[in-house]
Amino acid sequence: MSPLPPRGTRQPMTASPTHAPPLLAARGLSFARNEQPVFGPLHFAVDAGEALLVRGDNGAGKTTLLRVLAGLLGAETGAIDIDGKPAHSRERGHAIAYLGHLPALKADLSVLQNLEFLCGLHGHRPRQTIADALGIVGLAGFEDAPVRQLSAGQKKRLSLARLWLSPAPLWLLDEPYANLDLEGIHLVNRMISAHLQEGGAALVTTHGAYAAPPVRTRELVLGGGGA
Ligand SMILES: Nc1ncnc2c1ncn2[C@@H]1O[C@H](COP(=O)(O)OP(=O)(O)OP(=O)(O)O)[C@@H](O)[C@H]1O
Repeated sequence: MSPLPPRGTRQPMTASPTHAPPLLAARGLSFARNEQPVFGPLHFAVDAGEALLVRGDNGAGKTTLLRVLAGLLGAETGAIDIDGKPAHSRERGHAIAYLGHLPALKADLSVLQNLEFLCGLHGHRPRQTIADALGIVGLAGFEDAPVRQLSAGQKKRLSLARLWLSPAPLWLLDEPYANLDLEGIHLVNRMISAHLQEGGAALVTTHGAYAAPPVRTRELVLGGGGA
């Protein structure tokens, strides 16, 4: 696997590092389904250069929280700020790259076609090429393989290549270590570390059984919903 090269320089999200607002802030955020609370109200913030580990048992609401932050579900109450400004789902879409449980890939397209399609849709980080990203995640040589022929771990690696190419500063990573071998777990941690060093931030859900990124982290623990 290739070493992680520096990516395109990120524009600072804030004017002053000493008084910078958090990259992401949630104020009184809650979600309910059929009037049954799933989580919240939650108050938390994530600074540029920081990771927030979202821990909780099965069913505690970790995925739901990330989907609300990504704008895929509507919050029951509360507000979300990006870089100190209220951000509705449209604005959040530009700032957020979401890595979900299921790979957001087109099974009948090749590895290369998937990345070209996603870069066309969301843009990509300056000076990063698809070839670089495939090398980093260990998929060089798989360019023409249809995604349906990839293993679960290879699909996860392809999703990581897409994440690496994304220009979004805020990564929402739902169980990013799932389906990966030990080397893949280290890859995720190195990607998160590099992203944070460049001024990005990451929310990472985990049951706690996996390795956590070796970076400045805070924790948000969600109450149990029961397995
Ligand atoms: N589409 C859905 N329709 C109805 N209920 C749902 C739906 N998705 C999740 N839930 C419920 O919402 C609650 C929170 O689920 P969520 O997937 O956010 O938990 P989680 O903490 O990510 O769990 P896990 O660790 O098992 O992935 C659970 O009680 C779950 O049953």
